[in-house]
Amino acid sequence: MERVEVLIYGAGAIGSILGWRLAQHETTRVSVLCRSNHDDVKQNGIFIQSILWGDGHFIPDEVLRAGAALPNRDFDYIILANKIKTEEDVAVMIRDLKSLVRDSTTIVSAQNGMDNEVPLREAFPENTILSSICNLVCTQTQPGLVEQVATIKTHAFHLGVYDHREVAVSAHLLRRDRLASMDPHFVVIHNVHEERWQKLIFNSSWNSMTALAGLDTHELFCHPMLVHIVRQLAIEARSVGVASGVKLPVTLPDKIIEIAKGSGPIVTSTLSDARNGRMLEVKPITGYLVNQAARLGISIPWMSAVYDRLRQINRPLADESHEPQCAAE
Ligand SMILES: NC(=O)C1=CN([C@@H]2O[C@H](COP(=O)(O)OP(=O)(O)OC[C@H]3O[C@@H](n4cnc5c(N)ncnc54)[C@H](OP(=O)(O)O)[C@@H]3O)[C@@H](O)[C@H]2O)C=CC1
Ligand SMILES: CC(C)(CO)C(=O)C(=O)O
Repeated sequence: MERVEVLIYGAGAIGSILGWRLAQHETTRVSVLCRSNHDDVKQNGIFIQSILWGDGHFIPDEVLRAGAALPNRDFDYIILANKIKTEEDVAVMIRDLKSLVRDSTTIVSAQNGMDNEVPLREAFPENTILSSICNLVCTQTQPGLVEQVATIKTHAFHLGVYDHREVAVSAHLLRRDRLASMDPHFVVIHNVHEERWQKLIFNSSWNSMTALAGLDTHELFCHPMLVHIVRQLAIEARSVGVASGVKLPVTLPDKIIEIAKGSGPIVTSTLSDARNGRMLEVKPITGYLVNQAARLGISIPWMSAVYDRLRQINRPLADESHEPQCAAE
């Protein structure tokens, strides 16, 4: 059987789970590109505790170090599981990809938010780009240890083709299907844009409020006023989506509240960053919505206030790292 070479770009919570699952497949060989957890992962691999799949130990084929010279290897799939927090994050990622991507490489964005694929498409006009909507709750609790405690949908990873270039439509679909077939909790989707919007509504409301309040979803339910704000944020986010031409049910704001109620307590990835004093992932989530609303002339006061507050939190952290925050536009 033909070997499938995979590189995980950013082996944090999501990257580790994806890498581990793909490595179970007989045809795949999975390497990881790590930043702060490089030494731990290189030495011990990645330990996983998962409510969905059970416990496991993932030993990557190769553990690459961010910032070091990249190997001259052909990867069939490069899966992006890094967070985009600053302009520099995009620039570094594209620079790295330029030396890693071949004509036959499929690039997969497993990141939350909207339009993460835009700079990828600009840099790689002909490559297959897949979008993965990730529906699981996981955290890297210490370097090289990842816990997955819940899911918010039946399938953990939804995989779709980002855009259909005129050439090689069937090649895009084959590459998507090959990846999706590697685990029973992966599934193919056909409406990437709509699903991205639905997830954006969830993340822009729940991730923001949990991070600002410093509370997980269940702790937030003890504060009806804060849940009211979550709902208001979701209503505003949906209004931007609808005005952008996306079909989003009017029941969606209530649904995201119900999903959080029905799940165990969710420490969102943004709350996890806030608790650890790390910069927050703002630009692709609330940043996208505020800018899109401005382009459409829609008022979203709650979201704009939350966006400002999240950026204020990021400001000193960006100064520390000497990295410019993502600009508003
Ligand atoms: N966690 C979750 O439950 C979910 C997360 N998501 C989304 O998935 C994406 C990843 O989130 P998550 O896994 O939680 O985040 P993590 O912070 O756990 O993982 C991101 C990893 O990427 C690494 N990284 C960042 N930049 C680089 C780089 N240039 N080169 C190599 N590695 C890099 C980080 O290193 P360092 O430690 O040095 O920063 C970190 O290890 C986000 O977009 C998030 O919104 C989606 C659904 C659920
Ligand atoms: C769905 C959710 C809330 C799961 O953790 C998420 O996407 C995140 O934390 O970023």
